[in-house]
Amino acid sequence: IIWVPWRIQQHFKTQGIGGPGYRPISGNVGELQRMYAEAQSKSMGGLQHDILHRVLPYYSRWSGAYGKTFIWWVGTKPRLALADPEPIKEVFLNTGVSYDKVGFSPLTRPLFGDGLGGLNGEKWALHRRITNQAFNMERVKHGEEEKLTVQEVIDECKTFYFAGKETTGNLLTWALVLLAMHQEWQTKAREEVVQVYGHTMSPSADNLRELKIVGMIINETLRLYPPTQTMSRVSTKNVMLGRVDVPAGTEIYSAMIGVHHDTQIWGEDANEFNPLRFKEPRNQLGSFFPFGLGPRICIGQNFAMMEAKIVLAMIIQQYSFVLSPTYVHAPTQILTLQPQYGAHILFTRI
Ligand code: HEM
Repeated sequence: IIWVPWRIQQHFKTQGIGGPGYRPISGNVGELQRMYAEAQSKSMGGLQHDILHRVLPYYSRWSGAYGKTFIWWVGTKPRLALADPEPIKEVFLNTGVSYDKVGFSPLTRPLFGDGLGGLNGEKWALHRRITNQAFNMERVKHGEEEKLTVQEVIDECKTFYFAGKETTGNLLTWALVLLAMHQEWQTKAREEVVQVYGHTMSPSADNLRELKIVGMIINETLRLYPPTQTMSRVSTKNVMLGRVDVPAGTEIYSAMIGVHHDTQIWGEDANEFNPLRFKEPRNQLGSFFPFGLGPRICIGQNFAMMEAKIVLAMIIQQYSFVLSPTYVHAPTQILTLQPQYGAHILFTRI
């Protein structure tokens, strides 16, 4: 409770990595909870997209005070925050045995079951091989000698339901809010949808590639309002991460939303909604990763993008919409990124 955390803290300090300082037993959890409560008590006060200080107030404050790489404490467990693309790639692209996924908490386990997202090692590899096939129609016909038990199938269903529904639902919610705020992009997107499907044909999986503007809008929504804001791993042994010596058992934490809003990566207008950023393909590994990266990248990524494009195209084709005067801009993290007081949007049938 005292000696080990102090020693670990010193270990990082000698390498130039500071942080808010360990407090016995609870670590920094008390400060963190106070900052959340304070952030949630006020709305954004406008329609701006500079939301980091409200969504992850502790991360915003501590990264401002100690730099992008810092350490803080959840109880007696150290957490190392990373926000530079290089170390992020090193951790999340790692295919060896140096980093494990952090398992579900007692609060989230009932939602996800013992599904893919919380497994590690051989059990994860087996589940990933089998469930992958559900997302690849060609392979559904083959991959018979490997099977999951009924309980394992139930757990994966829970995972797919929760990991798939909350995330995609919130992505669509924010895309609609953003298009209601930025009417010029709503008009551009509608022109494109009508050009591809006409006024009456229902958008389907066919021709989705032609929805370039809709795709850019979805990417820009995922950048500014990523449904998942953070990802973590735990080091299973002492590892060198770049020049940092990381002891076994350190939780490595990447505030994806911080990286997505970083002006050093995205430019001075990082907090502006500008889908044109995604017009040309760019190398964004480690700087844009709403679906994660590496071997544990989201298994439902293609499915989610297809679903989001079709649903958004259907809505844009049939309705024009504006923000209701009752809408209060207050993004908040309740597992996924949600509008704290709902997304009040007024729709008019075209
Ligand atoms: C916009 C929609 C979605 C977003 C933003 C999203 C985001 C993510 C992210 C960031 C991860 C990586 C977590 C990590 O490495 O720690 C992940 C993993 C995962 N996602 Fe998604 N997801 C979405 C939709 C879906 C859908 C539709 C499904 C299934 C139907 C799904 C199932 C999963 C599963 C099972 C994992 C764990 C994969 C593994 O550990 O091997 N997700 N997702």
